Formats: sequence, structure tokens, C-alpha cells
Amino acid sequence: MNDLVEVRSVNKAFGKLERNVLDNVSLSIKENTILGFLGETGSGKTTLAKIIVGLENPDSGTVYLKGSKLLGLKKRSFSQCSEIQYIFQDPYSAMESYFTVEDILLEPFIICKKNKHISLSPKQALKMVGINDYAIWKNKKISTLSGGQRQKICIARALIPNPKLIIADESTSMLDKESTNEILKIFKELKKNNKLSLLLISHQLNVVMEICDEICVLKNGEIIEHDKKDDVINRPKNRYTKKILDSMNFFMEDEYKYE
Ligand SMILES: Nc1ncnc2c1ncn2[C@@H]1O[C@H](COP(=O)(O)OP(=O)(O)OP(=O)(O)O)[C@@H](O)[C@H]1O
Repeated sequence: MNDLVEVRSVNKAFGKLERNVLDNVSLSIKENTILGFLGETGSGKTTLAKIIVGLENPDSGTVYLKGSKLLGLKKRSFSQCSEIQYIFQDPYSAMESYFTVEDILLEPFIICKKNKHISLSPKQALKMVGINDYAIWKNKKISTLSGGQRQKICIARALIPNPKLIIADESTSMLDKESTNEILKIFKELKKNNKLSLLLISHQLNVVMEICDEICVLKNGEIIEHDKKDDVINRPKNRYTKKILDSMNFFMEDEYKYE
């Protein structure tokens, strides 16, 4: 499979921190692949994801999208911005609660139209997250929706510009088991039916086990392991990886425990 995104020799430090938050990081995200980022708190997962989407700039190194160099968000073309979308952890702070579902979905749709960018309609985007009755849903106030329903709207909003990569940063960590399963099903279908790639940051081993194709493990801003999911989970090459998996496993129900 071809590389969709390539990160090459990226370094990043914030202010006068003693060490780099990201230290010479290189990796690729393939087309139509779900890649999981694992690592302890502070290992640099979100910073790396934000550099890929353009919300942070690297101190050195480069990110490529289908072979073209990506600059910071403000310097990217509209189509480059559209191709990578970010879904945040907290669906409650991600949208103004007094807006309707249609308000939320029309905004990116209109921006795409103004930029002559081919987009999905709000109705099509809602359908892709399993919501078919647009006439009913468009008038619902965000404040009336559950966390799982809000996260579906966030995903639908991210789908409108026709992205190639969605970055899901702890997007199920605030949801109950049922909503988590629904979101994971949506992600799997987006990969299968729409050939999307997904970069998933998660501390939930069940989530990683369920949908990732590959896993990348970060430690103190360095990638110490990047391989197929089954290899990383069942045959971790690094003691740190084993430690991370054990700590994740600790919080899991028996049905999800790895070998
Ligand atoms: N804007 C910022 N200014 C200063 N320091 C920052 C900034 N953003 C991140 N950091 C620091 O960079 C380090 C890596 O943070 P990052 O959020 O990337 O880690 P993470 O692996 O995603 O952690 P978590 O799993 O807790 O989300 C941390 O020490 C964090 O405090």
C-alpha cells in the first residue's frame, strides 16, 4: 500500500524544556490503514498528531501528504487542509451546545463550496455515521445529545470536506462501552467503504485491539516500535511496549485481554 502521510526526521521542543518532546521522529501512515499511537502520558503522541494536521509546527523535519510537503495549517492549500481532519477527545467542548446539528454541519459545507472543493452534503455525512433520518436530526440542539451522539456529529463534520486521513485523539475515552463500540464500527466502515486512513491515539487496549492494523509506540518523543498490530501486541520487541500493554490491560475487562 502507498504512503498517505510521511513524517521525516521531525524534532519539536516547547520553550526551554530540557529535552525534545519529539526527537527525530520518522514514520509513514499508509493509505486505507488504521494506525494506533501508544505511549505513556507526555510521550508526544498528541504533539506529533498536531504537527501532522498542522496545528503545531516542527522545529525541524518535514511532513509529506501524498509526496507533497506540508507546511503549518495557515500555509496549507485548502485541499491539503481538507484532507486531514482532527477529532478531539471531548465531544462536549468540541461544539457550541446551542447550535443545531444542521448549524454544525452546514459550516464546513459552505466553506467547501466557497473554495470550490468537492464535499459531502450534511445529509450524506450524517448517513456515514449511521444517522439516516436527516429531517429529524438536523433540528436537534447539540445540548440535547449524549456524548456518543455528539461524537458522531463531530465525525460527520470531519467527513464533509472528504478527508483522506482522520486523526482521532482519544475520541472514545469519554464514552460508555456501547457508544465506544458504535464509534469503532463507524471508523471500521469508513476504512472499508471509503478507503480512509485513521490515526488513532488511545489508552484503551480494547479499542486498539478492535480496529488498528498497525501500532506505533512512542517513548519520550521517540518511536521505539512500529509494526503490525498482532506483532506488537503478542510479540512486543521492547520492554517499554510490554509495560505499556500491561498498564492498559490492567484497566480492561477479561474479554479483551491479550495473550
Ligand atoms: N503547547 C505546549 N507548550 C508547552 N509544552 C507542551 C505543549 N504541548 C505539549 N507540551 C508538552 O509536551 C509533552 C508531550 O505532550 P503530548 O500532549 O504530546 O503527550 P501525549 O503523549 O499526547 O500525552 P497524553 O497521553 O497525556 O495526551 C508534555 O510534556 C507536554 O507537557
